[in-house]
Amino acid sequence: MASSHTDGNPADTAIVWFRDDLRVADNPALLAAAAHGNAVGLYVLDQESAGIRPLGGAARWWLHHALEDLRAGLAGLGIPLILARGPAALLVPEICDQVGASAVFWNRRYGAVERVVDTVAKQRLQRADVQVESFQASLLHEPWRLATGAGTPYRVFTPFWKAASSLEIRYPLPTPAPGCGAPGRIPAGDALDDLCLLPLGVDWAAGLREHWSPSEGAGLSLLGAFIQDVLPDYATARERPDLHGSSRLSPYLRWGQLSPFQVWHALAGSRAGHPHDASVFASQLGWREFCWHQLFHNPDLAVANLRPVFNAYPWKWPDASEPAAEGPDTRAHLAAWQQGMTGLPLVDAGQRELWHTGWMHNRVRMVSASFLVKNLGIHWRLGEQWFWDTLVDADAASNPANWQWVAGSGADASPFFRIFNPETQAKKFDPEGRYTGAWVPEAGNPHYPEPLVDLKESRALALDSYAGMKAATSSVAVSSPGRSPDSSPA
Ligand SMILES: Cc1cc2nc3c(=O)[nH]c(=O)nc-3n(C[C@H](O)[C@H](O)[C@H](O)COP(=O)(O)OP(=O)(O)OC[C@H]3O[C@@H](n4cnc5c(N)ncnc54)[C@H](O)[C@@H]3O)c2cc1C
Repeated sequence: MASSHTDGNPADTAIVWFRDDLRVADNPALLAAAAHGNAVGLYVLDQESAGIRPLGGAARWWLHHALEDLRAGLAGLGIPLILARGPAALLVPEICDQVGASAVFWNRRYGAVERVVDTVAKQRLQRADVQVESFQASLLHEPWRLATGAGTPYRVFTPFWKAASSLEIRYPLPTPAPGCGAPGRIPAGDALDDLCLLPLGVDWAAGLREHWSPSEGAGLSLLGAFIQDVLPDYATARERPDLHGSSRLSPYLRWGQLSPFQVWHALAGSRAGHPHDASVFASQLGWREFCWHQLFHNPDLAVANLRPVFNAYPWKWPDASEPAAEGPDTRAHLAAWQQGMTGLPLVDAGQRELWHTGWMHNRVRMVSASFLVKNLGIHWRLGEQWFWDTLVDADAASNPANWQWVAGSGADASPFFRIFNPETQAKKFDPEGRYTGAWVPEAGNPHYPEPLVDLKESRALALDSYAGMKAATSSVAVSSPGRSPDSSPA
């Protein structure tokens, strides 16, 4: 990267290192950089540090547009944005040196690998006498601040949320005043297109473009429209995929184009008019927090059962080592589920909605996930990976935590015997068939596939497997307690 220092006093220059906080409003790291002197924005696409989970395709698409929008938002304040690719713990100190900045500010992350990256970057910067400060910006409560009476992390949502929601929540912070950016030239960095975030070859993103506007302004408008038009009926309408009954704010929260503080306080203003709806909605923000607290305390949430007893559940996993008799079915079943061709209209509608728009309604996520892990008996990690690749809101905490919740292996999980029946769920939550009709218009005609499995038989099989797992682990527990690594393939 060519280096040329700012024309202003480099000693006053501060870098704000953006990560999952791609916004100019309510951004404490950005405010600190602006207060320090000449602010310079930096985003590093780090897919190389050891252990980093590469972003999925839909997430990359969102990120491209979010960075474009962030660059415009910062330009309005006079702040340049440098883009770079590579291991962040190396690049951030290097770029800081090239800019001649005396301070680097960022908002905290909570995944274990990301925390290691941040710690190493911090040590390197501090060794070079650079001031480093981090802030709380993407969670309402720091995970280490909440613990049960016994001092352990919460594993049950209700007491967690009772404790969390009784604490004070700060107000959103202002956007810095324009004119706080570094006045001179800065290292050119990579062009946005060099990050190669958009689809190469086949353009599969048309549906995403049609459905989303991945900008901070669009997130704020959606929040306003939600509070005004959707919140009054949220508690009941949120369950209906055929209605626009939920906020659809998840990708904006995922990418930090909206902060939970902004959402919380926007909600607070309307609590008096709709106290029940507002409190049900607030508790969904609570689930988001709960998932992140789980990830903080269980860094391998995406790969290991939180309840080790489930290591003995005979999940199917289609790989080369699988016996041929089982392999092709599992592979074919997984592909049919991914493509929305299971023969169960509600599941197929959800999977097609996901593929087309990068989002799926929460009720349908639960039904579709339950069908994969309980009726088809396929490991929840395969579903989690598919969602990771296809969701615009794919979130390192909420995705695995919810998959584990559905599978029964997670914190405060749905009881295993709660196996959603996609047909009765469709009757209840899509009573006129509008949602399934929109996504699966051919359901009921001869070209639509028969269900992959019989719902009753596969349910009974899952319950047998569960009983077998319990029996096996209770006898093993006597002789060998505490086995915890997940036995499924990596
Ligand atoms: C198998 C499965 C996988 C999921 N994967 C993700 C994911 O990768 N990213 C993600 O943001 N959500 C995930 N969810 C949770 C939930 O489905 C979405 O947050 C929700 O559908 C987003 O729509 P909304 O913004 O309209 O939600 P609303 O009902 O309007 O809720 C408001 C906000 O609360 C949060 N929220 C709501 N429900 C949950 C929940 N169960 N867990 C965590 N946060 C929640 C979201 O940030 C959401 O935007 C998953 C759920 C399931 C069952």
